[in-house]
Amino acid sequence: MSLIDVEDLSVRYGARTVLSRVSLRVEPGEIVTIVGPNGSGKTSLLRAIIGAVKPVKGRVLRQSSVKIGYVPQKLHIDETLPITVSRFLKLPGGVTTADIQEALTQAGVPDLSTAQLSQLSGGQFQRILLARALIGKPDILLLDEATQGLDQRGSASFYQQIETVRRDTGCAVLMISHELHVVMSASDRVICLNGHVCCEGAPEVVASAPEYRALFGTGTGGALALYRHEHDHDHGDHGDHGDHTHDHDHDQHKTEAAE
Ligand SMILES: Nc1ncnc2c1ncn2[C@@H]1O[C@H](COP(=O)(O)OP(=O)(O)OP(=O)(O)O)[C@@H](O)[C@H]1O
Repeated sequence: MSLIDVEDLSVRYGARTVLSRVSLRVEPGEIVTIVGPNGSGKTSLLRAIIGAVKPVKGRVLRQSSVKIGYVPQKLHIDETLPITVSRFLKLPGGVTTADIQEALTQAGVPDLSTAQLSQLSGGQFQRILLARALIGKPDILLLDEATQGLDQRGSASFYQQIETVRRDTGCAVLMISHELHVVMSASDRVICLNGHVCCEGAPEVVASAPEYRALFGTGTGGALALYRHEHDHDHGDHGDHGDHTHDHDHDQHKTEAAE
């Protein structure tokens, strides 16, 4: 069974339908990225998956005992609050110093446990939120535009860390991103959402799909070139997906008529 199985899901706020008949699955260990314009229902989809929004139709099946780690878009912390990274990560209770050190190491920031939260850069702070999500040893990480506010280099480096986490822990990842060109090389599969699933498949398939181009313009030519370039040479550690061969039902480029 899939880790997460979204079946024919529709979400409505009042009279307004924001998601219509969305189906998707996430298998163990795969990285799936959801792209879509503002207001296309991406956050609503993640919220439905974690059970924070009730669908009017369809359902979300989670593998029994599946553990979900959630990395929010942003977390507002009072800048004047004196709190170290380690104390912040201990807030849920029952978390040991060893758990924290392991999670910080997995998030690529092993030396930040004694740093003040308010003094971190945006990129460091996102890694602390990643560490926080990793403490519970999730089977799947959900990331809601986790790199908002970071520059392209910061974003690329964050997504490389996500690939490393997947390699080291085997957890699956379902993430939202506006920056398909940045996440392309880190994604096994991309789902383009605009209230419904417009198209989905391997990153280069989606980037060149007419449905995707209609939503995002044709400026993706450069993105595709970047993706191909990155896959032309040896990635060293980052390119090793060896343990994660998947049987994709969804790799075929699929289109649906807009409703
Ligand atoms: N709790 C709510 N009540 C009413 N309308 C909502 C609520 N949450 C979201 N919406 C509306 O539903 C639509 C989809 O919102 P959602 O946040 O899911 O989209 P999104 O694709 O994540 O957008 P963005 O890229 O801007 O973050 C938007 O038009 C939004 O205004």
